[in-house]
Amino acid sequence: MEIILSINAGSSSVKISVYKAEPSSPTPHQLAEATIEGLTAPPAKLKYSRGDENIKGKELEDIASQEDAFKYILSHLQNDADLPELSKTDDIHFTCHRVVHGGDYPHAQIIDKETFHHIAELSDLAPLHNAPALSIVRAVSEILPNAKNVAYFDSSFHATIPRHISTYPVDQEVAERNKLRKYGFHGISYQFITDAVASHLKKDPTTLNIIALHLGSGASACCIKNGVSHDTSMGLTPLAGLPGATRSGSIDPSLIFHFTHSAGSLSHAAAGHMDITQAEQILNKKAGWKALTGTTDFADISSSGEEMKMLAFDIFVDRIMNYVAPYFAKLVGEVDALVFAGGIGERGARLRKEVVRGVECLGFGLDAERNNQPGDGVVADISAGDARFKTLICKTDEQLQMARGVAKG
Ligand SMILES: Nc1ncnc2c1ncn2[C@@H]1O[C@H](COP(=O)(O)OP(=O)(O)O)[C@@H](O)[C@H]1O
Ligand SMILES: CC(=O)OP(=O)(O)O
Ligand SMILES: [Mg+2]
Repeated sequence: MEIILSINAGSSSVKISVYKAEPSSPTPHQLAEATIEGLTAPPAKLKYSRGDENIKGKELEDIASQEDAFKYILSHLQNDADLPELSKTDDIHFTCHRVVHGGDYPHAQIIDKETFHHIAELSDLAPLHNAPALSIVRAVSEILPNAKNVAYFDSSFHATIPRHISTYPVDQEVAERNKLRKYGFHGISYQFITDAVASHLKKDPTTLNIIALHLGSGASACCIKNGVSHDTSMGLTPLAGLPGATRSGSIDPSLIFHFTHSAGSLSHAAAGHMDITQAEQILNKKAGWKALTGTTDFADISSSGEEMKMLAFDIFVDRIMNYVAPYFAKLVGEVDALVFAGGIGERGARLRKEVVRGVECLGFGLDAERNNQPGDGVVADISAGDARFKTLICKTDEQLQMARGVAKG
């Protein structure tokens, strides 16, 4: 029996699931799950579940970073008397880490000195993610020296994007030297969604065509053709495409030079070897829902009558629609489903309603009741009975996707 700790450091949260894996079974068995969310909307809150035991929304003080959140959760898990599997640090055999930017890595990697260094070099291409994930890897090596660290990359799933889609029309000598291309992210989630939706629809994943929307603190869309990524809205960095909690999403690139004259100078927040410019600092950390409304809580934004919150909601619906119809066309209308996932995709009934209303002319439609109460399954069908194409919700699980990878060996 092996114990796997699967760690998902998002831009606003850290989610950790603990699994037991038996050599006889490829499916890891979940023992407990802990999430600290709201890192961008303090106070951070703890959610914990183990069997019937549940903690929901316990407010925490002094948890400001992903590293703080990791240390808090690990100590919570190790102090849980009903989780004897974790009482000794040597009991944890594998830790999986979600690393957002993996450059050209097409598969997961054991984290040794070289991989660590390579991931660190990519930090300025994922300024909200890679450094926090590495701070957790470092903490694991100190606290759990016997655990094997494995990195799963959000970018790997998109290695199949054709060249004419991933290439930016700029000088190719410079682009090749600096590895400037569309990478795409949320790939661990998109792999989970692909497998879960194929299984729900009883289809071979290699024949599955879906338009998937991972809408969380960071949000993206993915055109999945024959089970692999064909296009996605994020790019060289997770800034491109849809707006997010603190990110602008795609804007006219010239905007930033009119926004501040010191766009190219280093940001005061640049730390260590991360060279973040003011432009990157503003567009990644001081934009999005936070800049428009003062909050990153999309549940609040969705239900508020305040003008700026209503505007933020309408902007999100509009920008999501900018991807659904083009991806529908790229799939030549042969679409198995439109799939909502991520914190907002899974819980935001009103957002789903407005997005689907916006693409009704393509043949999508919702069943209002099922949209409001989709039930407990991993995949829920919320389509109207007479809709030509299906609309689904998928409770994506990046931690499980990584743990399955470890269990498969
Ligand atoms: N009931 C809800 N309706 C709409 N959005 C919600 C709801 N509950 C949570 N959210 C939003 O989900 C987002 C977090 O999604 P998640 O995928 O967990 O984020 P992360 O990017 O940190 O992994 C936050 O913006 C949060 O406000
Ligand atoms: C890639 C990305 O934006 O991830 P998250 O939504 O978890 O911040
Ligand atoms: Mg996430």
